[in-house]
Amino acid sequence: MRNGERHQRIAYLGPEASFTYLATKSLFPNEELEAFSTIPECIEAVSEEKVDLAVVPLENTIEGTVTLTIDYLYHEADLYIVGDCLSKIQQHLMVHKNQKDNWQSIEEIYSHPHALAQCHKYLYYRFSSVPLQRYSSTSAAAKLVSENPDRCIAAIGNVSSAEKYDLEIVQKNIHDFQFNHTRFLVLSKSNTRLPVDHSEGKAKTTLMITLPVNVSGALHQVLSVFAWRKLDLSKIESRPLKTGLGEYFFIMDVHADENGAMMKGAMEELAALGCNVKSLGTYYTFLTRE
Ligand SMILES: O=C(O)C(=O)C[C@]1(C(=O)O)C=C[C@@H](O)C=C1
Repeated sequence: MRNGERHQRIAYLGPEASFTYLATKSLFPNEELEAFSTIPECIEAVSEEKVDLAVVPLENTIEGTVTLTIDYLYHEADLYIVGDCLSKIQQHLMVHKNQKDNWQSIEEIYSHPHALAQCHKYLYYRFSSVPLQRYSSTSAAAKLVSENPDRCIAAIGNVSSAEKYDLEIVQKNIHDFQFNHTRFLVLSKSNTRLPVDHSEGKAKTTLMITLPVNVSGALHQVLSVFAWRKLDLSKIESRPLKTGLGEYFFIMDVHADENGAMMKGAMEELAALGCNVKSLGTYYTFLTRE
């Protein structure tokens, strides 16, 4: 994908070999990928137009939402979703090659909090007394292990991280449930659509909705706006507005194009009901290599 003649710059949670890197590389094999250390930094980079797009994790089948991503999109950034994709996630335990015979006595285990949580049962039963260290990404954890050959520490991450940082995988597939997938979003400052050549055919629109205060049945009314129009919702989740207990916003994925007649009608009706609605745009799901 090109923007005029230059390659597009795409921010991702690095360093290289993180799950986000693999998703980004598979979506944008020929573009310029730029590593950032945190999800907010990726979001800021696209907001400040230091990059053209950012790829960030949104939700995982075992551990649920990456709350930092949703909250940042609602509270801090003004961005659009221009695509999403689903990647298979397989977590492995890895150590420095110098430590491969000592791994049963690991002293600390490092990984991204979502990766640690995806392996919660394994870690609880196998390494209950070993401290778990939350790290900025799975690949950053692998890099740390590679830089400490004399410490008996482990990282949890993917095969690419083990290869890139020359580590030994000592336990494969330690995630607690076999079906482990993460959904990633492609974010942009403008509401343009990515070319749809490798996408699933169905358009999806993400909405962030705040309900009018103290109106009983408000959520029911909102849902009925979509229901009678036969607009299919594939996600609804509430997150704290951070203004007081009991105050939330809702994030909804609707399987429809925001420019379609039914969606336009739905948006008007939501406004008439006193809801505050922000559309993050209409986009397609990209098919990636697993
Ligand atoms: O640490 C990584 O490798 C990431 O890309 C982050 C992340 C996440 O935030 O969920 C991405 C996918 C996996 O679910 C685990 C970690």
